[in-house]
Amino acid sequence: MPRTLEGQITMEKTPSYFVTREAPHRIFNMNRNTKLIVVVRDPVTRAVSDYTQTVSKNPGLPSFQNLVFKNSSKGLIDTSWSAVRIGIYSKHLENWLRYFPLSRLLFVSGERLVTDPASEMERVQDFLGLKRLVTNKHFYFNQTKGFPCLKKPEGSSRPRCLGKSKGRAHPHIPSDVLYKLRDFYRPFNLKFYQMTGQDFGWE
Ligand SMILES: Nc1ncnc2c1ncn2[C@@H]1O[C@H](COP(=O)(O)OS(=O)(=O)O)[C@@H](OP(=O)(O)O)[C@H]1O
Repeated sequence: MPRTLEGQITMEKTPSYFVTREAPHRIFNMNRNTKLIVVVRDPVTRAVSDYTQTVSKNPGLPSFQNLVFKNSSKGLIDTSWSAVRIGIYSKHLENWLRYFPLSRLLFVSGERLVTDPASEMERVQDFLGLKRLVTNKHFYFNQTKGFPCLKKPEGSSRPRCLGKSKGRAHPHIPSDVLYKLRDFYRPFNLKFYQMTGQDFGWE
């Protein structure tokens, strides 16, 4: 981690921190005043997105419905599959709250980051104690990409969208499989809403 000078903030992003058991303890030991930002989206969509990413690198992978069940006739979800496990946010959060107070964590809605990126960025800037410099002016909806992209209103640089691996089409998953997965996550989601004091509307 580089040294942070007066007036600077050092930021680091690793998606797996939130779900890594040792991470809270290690980060706490490094700097207990660290501010933590977690982007969360509907765990069902997240699991499908995760699978889409894996299958793009490994086209021979079994189907989503083959991987998601431990016992498909009983509808038992396989919680040892990382695409499922990562979305049990309340369990991961418990681990962080052993070291950090809730006030040190900001939960960004992955859904709102797409539908209203400027408001989520407003929350991020407030949380970090920064001036609200990134606003609505910095985003536009790109029809081709189907997602918001960045523009610099004050500069001449070209607008920038995220790369091809972000915002890919998801495969079709049978609706009964999605219902079972949704049922599985419901209690964990409700617990997560209680713990964070935020309703992410994933029902
Ligand atoms: N502006 C914009 N452009 C493109 N994509 C966007 C954007 N905002 C959020 N998203 C969503 O980000 C999802 C990919 O993020 P990841 O969490 O997989 O990224 S990372 O690999 O963990 O860094 C990606 O998931 P998929 O749709 O499954 O590809 C997007 O839904």
